[in-house]
Amino acid sequence: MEQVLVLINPKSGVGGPHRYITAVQETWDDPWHDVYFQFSQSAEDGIEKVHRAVERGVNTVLVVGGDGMVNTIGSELVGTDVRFGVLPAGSGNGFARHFKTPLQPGPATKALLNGHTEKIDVGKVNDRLFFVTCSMAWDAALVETFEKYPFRGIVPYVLAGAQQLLEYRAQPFHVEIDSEQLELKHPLIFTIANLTQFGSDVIVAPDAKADDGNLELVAIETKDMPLVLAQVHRFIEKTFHQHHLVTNRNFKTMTVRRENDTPIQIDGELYQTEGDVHIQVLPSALNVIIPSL
Ligand SMILES: Nc1ncnc2c1ncn2[C@@H]1O[C@H](COP(=O)(O)OP(=O)(O)OP(=O)(O)O)[C@@H](O)[C@H]1O
Repeated sequence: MEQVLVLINPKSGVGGPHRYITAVQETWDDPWHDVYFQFSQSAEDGIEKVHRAVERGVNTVLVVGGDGMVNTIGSELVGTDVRFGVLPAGSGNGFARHFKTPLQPGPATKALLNGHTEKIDVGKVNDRLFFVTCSMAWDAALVETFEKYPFRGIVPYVLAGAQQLLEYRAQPFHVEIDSEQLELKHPLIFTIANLTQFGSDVIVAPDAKADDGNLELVAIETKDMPLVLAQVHRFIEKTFHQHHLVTNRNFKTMTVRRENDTPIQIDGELYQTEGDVHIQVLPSALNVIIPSL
């Protein structure tokens, strides 16, 4: 009998958690699965609950939440054989969208039930893990503005980006990427992608693969703000990485040296870091249920 914990972030999801509970009951509650539900009241509470579940021998953890939840709970499961599935209930859902998980609770639970398990890579930035993206320039600064908007989605994301573009002061990055040195005098975008998108189908690295043992750098260095604004549509069209000013690299390890320790975006949340930033890939580190329609 497969032991399945469904861990729900009560802050996520339009219309509350009941739609997800009903959907799981209608699909996963069968003779092969022993399903139980818990609420994750905070990141700490969720981590504690998953830790205890792993100690009790849980086989599968399904989270109901967005990329913040993926990050906190996924981090606890890295290095275990526990299967990790995501029922998208966030606003951006970059992780779930990468794997083409349906966004409605019913189809999403069915797609996970029919899915198969694969080990995927995970990124590490200093002592934190990331699963989707991590950013360090204007693409990080805009998150602070975005978080002040009372509503979520692509519109406030673009508005926050435009507002931050006027205020953002770039600083030089000295980058060691595998055995190569890069000097970026005026980086505006500096994103490391494990998966393809930031969320909301804003695609930064369309060629990023979850299981290739690499991370992908997508960076643009320019002082020409209007040029960047005029290219924003390319994130939706999946062609941003092809622009001639964009630097793309697949890599395994990277060190970034900066003068100012500005906050870093990790799976949609901002974190303060100090000193040099070390990034590396942890290949095949998380056992994920890949949905099947
Ligand atoms: N394990 C957790 N349990 C409860 N709350 C969490 C957990 N992890 C993160 N949070 C917090 O819950 C809030 C909502 O996060 P969540 O990732 O579920 O949705 P979201 O931010 O809308 O998603 P997305 O990042 O996909 O847009 C955030 O403030 C986040 O810090």
